[in-house]
Amino acid sequence: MSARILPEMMCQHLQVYLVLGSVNCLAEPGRIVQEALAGGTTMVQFREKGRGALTGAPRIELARRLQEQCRRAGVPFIVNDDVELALELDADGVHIGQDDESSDSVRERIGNRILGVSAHTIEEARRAILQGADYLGVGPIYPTLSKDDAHAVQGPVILYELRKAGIDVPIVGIGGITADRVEEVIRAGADGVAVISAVTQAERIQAAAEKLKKKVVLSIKHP
Ligand SMILES: Nc1nc(C(F)(F)F)ncc1COP(=O)(O)OP(=O)(O)O
Ligand SMILES: [Mg+2]
Repeated sequence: MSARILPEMMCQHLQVYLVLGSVNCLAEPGRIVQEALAGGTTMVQFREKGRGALTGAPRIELARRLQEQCRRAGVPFIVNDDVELALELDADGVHIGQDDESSDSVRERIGNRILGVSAHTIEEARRAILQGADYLGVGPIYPTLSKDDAHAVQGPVILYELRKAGIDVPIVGIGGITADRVEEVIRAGADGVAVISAVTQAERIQAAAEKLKKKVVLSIKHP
């Protein structure tokens, strides 16, 4: 029975967190993950939803393939929303939002696997932590095209407010984050950046991941 992940370890995994599904990809998802991993991506979330998303066996098959690529690279593989799928794959963790299953019942079901929870306010953050979240996904920090039911854009200030309120658990910013915006997001208080389009829509995927990683590491070193 493994123990819960340590916060310092969680923060490292959050540095360049690729969130993707086939819907977000111009190229084959496996190739995108391969190149993103080669570029230093530190965690991958399988988020297969929205118009045209795979379902049934093809969806599970894609998840297995991406999970195997992550396993070979020593990078955690997280499943979005679908706790059943996460358990079936024995994934490294799940990410749930405020409208998904409650975090305390998910924590119950997944044991000590990684539990990520979306939070938009100090209240939601505090509740998620009390219910066993290992990290918080906060955003959308900037306008995003990747989530059609996204909450209002919050700007980096939400990260600053969470830290000022004493929320000191691992936090990753998400929503419209590009390489040029990394420094601002980290300086506001995030431990890393979660991206979809900045990697999946890039001309050169490995280079895009490398640039994000470099900016995150530099911003952490020079707060
Ligand atoms: N999927 C996510 N991943 C993160 C991450 F932590 F990776 F930054 N943060 C936030 C979300 C959004 O989660 P949710 O609010 O349930 O919406 P959806 O299920 O449509 O993604
Ligand atoms: Mg969700």
